[in-house]
Amino acid sequence: MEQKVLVAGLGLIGGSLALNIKKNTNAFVYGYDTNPSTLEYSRMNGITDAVSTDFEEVIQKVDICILAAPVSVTVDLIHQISHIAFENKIIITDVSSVKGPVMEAALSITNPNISFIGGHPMAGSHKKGIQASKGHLFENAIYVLTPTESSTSNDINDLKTLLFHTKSKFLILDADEHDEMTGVISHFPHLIASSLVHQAKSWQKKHPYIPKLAAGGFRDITRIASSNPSMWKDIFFLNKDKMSTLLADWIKEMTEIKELIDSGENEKIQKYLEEAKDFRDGLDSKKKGVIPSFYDLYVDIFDQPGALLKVIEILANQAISINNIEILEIREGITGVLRLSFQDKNDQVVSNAILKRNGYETMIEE
Ligand SMILES: NC(=O)C1=CN([C@@H]2O[C@H](COP(=O)(O)OP(=O)(O)OC[C@H]3O[C@@H](n4cnc5c(N)ncnc54)[C@H](O)[C@@H]3O)[C@@H](O)[C@H]2O)C=CC1
Ligand SMILES: O=C(O)C(=O)Cc1ccc(O)cc1
Repeated sequence: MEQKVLVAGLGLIGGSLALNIKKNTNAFVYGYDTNPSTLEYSRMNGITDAVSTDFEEVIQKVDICILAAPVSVTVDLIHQISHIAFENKIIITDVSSVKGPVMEAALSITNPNISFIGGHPMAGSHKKGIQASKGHLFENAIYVLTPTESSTSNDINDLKTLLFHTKSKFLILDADEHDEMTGVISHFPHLIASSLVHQAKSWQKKHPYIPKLAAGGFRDITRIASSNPSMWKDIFFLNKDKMSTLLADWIKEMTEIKELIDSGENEKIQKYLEEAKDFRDGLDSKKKGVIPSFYDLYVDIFDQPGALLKVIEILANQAISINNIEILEIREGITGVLRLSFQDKNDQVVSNAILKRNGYETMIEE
């Protein structure tokens, strides 16, 4: 019998998962959302097979439910679920960026027919809403799973099978380690990015030319400040303890750095920068960690019509497929830098040679 799946909350993440599941499996995908225009969009664009405005009714029809609403709403939905008398077995998972409050809410579930497995696909974008959803959003991303006592290894396998075509890499973590780690590498950096933007905004009063000066570095480090403010507010407060600890650490470290700068401690600052560079460079090492990395090639291009297309064409003619292209910096009439990512070392090396032969300045990051 065909599996039935419900995605509750059809925004960027829910829409992307629904698209992926509908395209790659034979599951029947229901969508639920409180926003009627989102449901209409889903219906019109075939993102789901059917939509519903009645959560309690539709959840009782399915085998697997993915909660993909804002984190605080997901916590409320879990409390609502804990009062439903499911007669058939159901696997429930979520996609929330914070796991502590979600897993705590899941403790209120006592019905033995419910198997709860926390989830967090660690990829996204600064955009929100169903219009921004993409079936391939989670390719190569880490997908954290947080099983509970209610989830058997068969349940975990069933969930992994459903999500197999996202091409993400599953990683089992408990809620506390997840929230501490994502606090460090996602939530806290978001706060810092926003604070840097505030600082620039405030200095703009004195130097109105500041926005024009904001070059690659500032844009790189503040990119995430353009994300959905209500989602991030939710994340900060639901991961409040970890955020508070990280803030205290940061303030202490910045106070020490201020002292080093004020007293002209050149060597110590050099060491601080070198240690940061070493760790940052190591993040992209091909051998390290569970996060899969691509083989990157940097190519200088001129800001001329068709410059990007020309590079792609040269590689396409040699049947080399590019996994990702990013324009790192381009200003009117000036050279820009493209980052091309390949899936394997051979494509990286061959592309480097071909582009060099065609007169391009290139650089491989080792
Ligand atoms: N945006 C990102 O980059 C990532 C977000 N997440 C997590 O995914 C979840 C959803 O985030 P996005 O998709 O980015 O947000 P979004 O704003 O694009 O989508 C949220 C959806 O939930 C719906 N919604 C709101 N209240 C609801 C309710 N009571 N019942 C049903 N639906 C409701 C909204 O109408 C909207 O369609 C959040 O928990 C977030 O922490 C996880 C990974 C990445
Ligand atoms: O755009 C980025 O760099 C992100 O960090 C996306 C993202 C946002 C929230 C998450 O919980 C996971 C990933």
